Amino acid sequence: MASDAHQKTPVFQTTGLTKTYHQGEVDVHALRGVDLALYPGELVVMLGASGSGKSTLLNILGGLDIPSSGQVRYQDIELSGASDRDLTRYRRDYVGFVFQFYNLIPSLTARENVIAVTEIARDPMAPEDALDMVGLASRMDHFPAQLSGGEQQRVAIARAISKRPQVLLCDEPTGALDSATGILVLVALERANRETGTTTVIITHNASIARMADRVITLSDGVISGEHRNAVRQNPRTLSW
Ligand SMILES: Nc1ncnc2c1ncn2[C@@H]1O[C@H](COP(=O)(O)OP(=O)(O)OP(=O)(O)O)[C@@H](O)[C@H]1O
Repeated sequence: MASDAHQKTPVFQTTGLTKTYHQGEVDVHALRGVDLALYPGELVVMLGASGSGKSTLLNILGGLDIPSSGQVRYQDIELSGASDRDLTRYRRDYVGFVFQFYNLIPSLTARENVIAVTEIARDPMAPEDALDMVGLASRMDHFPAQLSGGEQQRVAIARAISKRPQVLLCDEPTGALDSATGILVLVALERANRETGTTTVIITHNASIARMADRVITLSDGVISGEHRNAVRQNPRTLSW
């Protein structure tokens, strides 16, 4: 992406973000003050140990959860304190999600799983174009049970990008996959980011994946403990782990 990324206005800006879960007598401080800016079109990999707060942060950025305190702004929409209705509209209009498990509808083909999203989106791609972008042009009429795990994940990516989301949030998208299959999923995500300009965040435990990012953010114990920018994005096809 352009080296002037930091001159641009952030897509997301969080300030002093905290999230505390109350479990009986115990308070779990999942986020303890996160200040983060994400810029248009960048591909960010988020690393951190289990329990460091990655999913909590992603869920707040995606409007699936709200912070306990602090601000989170998407463009000019204030997400902290938004109503459930506003968050639902925000997710529908702007956000694509990819999770570790693909959540495809088993009784629908790959194409029909994508159509389930495109028929309610405002400005969708053709479902076939979304599936082509993830390398599944020849598998459109297969049912999930007829596809490998990696192929199912690529259908989930096609479904997420088919509504042309401004933001693509991916929580351990290769977590259930072996290395060779995971790489095809990362290739699909990188291509979607590059060709559609969707601001992309990928959570992973796998530090090798960080080399495909514009920027790498590390969370530890609910705060950002590290951040660096890669001089070049490594092609995910050449990653190994
Ligand atoms: N709904 C919840 N209720 C109570 N505690 C929660 C809840 N969600 C997360 N937590 C706790 O908040 C902390 C951060 O969790 P989070 O899932 O954000 O971490 P993570 O970095 O994504 O971990 P992992 O890599 O294992 O998915 C953990 O201690 C977790 O147990």
